[in-house]
Amino acid sequence: MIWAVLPAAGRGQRFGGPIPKQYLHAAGKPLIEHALAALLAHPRVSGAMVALSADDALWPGWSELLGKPVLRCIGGGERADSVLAGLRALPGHAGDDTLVLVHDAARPNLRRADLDALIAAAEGDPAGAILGAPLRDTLKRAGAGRILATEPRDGLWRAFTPQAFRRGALTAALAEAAAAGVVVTDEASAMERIGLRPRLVEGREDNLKVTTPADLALAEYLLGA
Ligand SMILES: Nc1ccn([C@@H]2O[C@H](COP(=O)(O)OP(=O)(O)OP(=O)(O)O)[C@@H](O)[C@H]2O)c(=O)n1
Ligand SMILES: C[C@](O)(CO)[C@H](O)COP(=O)(O)O
Repeated sequence: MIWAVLPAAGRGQRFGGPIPKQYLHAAGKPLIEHALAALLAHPRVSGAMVALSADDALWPGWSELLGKPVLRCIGGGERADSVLAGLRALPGHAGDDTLVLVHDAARPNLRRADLDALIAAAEGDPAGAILGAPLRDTLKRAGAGRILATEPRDGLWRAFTPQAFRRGALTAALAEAAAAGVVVTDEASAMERIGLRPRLVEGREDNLKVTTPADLALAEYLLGA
């Protein structure tokens, strides 16, 4: 069994604007709908859990999308808290061995081929797997608007989502990080903390996270192309 968990309780502070960015439209739909649909369109995905902010006034109220259940819960102060809340709110029949795909509601351009590759990699590996791409630009360390150093980039990847792990293992790892007061910025970090080495699956670099207005313009182009 495979379920999706979408952290969607962010405020979009880096984006600015009057509404949380996950509700901004690109190619005629809110970003969150693109993200949800990309996951629920996969025949192996049974349903989705969306973690929303307590005062979310824009959630369209879907109980299903593409004929599959869309459940919701209240997220938390950090992205990791929202993911943990979503994992805990999944239905009881989605047991500890359920493969969970955690995907940012702000990433509207997930492609089917990438999702297929991620599922294939994660299903066969207890350490799980994430989508990402190797760094292809020279890295500079910045300070006061100037170059402080050039950092080695060999072996460095950008981490995307979805990130795919078994429900029980990921729930325990995120709970342990939270109990230790450690804020992890992605699910793989929580699994790394407990000694696991998730697989890296190279995915398309246009699986962008909409963080700033320039990203929305690019998403509009990509989704409309
Ligand atoms: N407490 C939080 C913070 C973020 N997210 C979600 O995690 C995803 C990626 O986070 P990010 O791009 O940082 O979104 P925001 O936190 O909204 O952006 P910002 O940091 O600019 O406020 C988004 O779908 C966001 O809604 C969440 O569910 N709960
Ligand atoms: C999970 C993530 O999208 C992987 O790159 C990223 O860590 C989210 O970071 P954010 O600062 O919460 O957007």
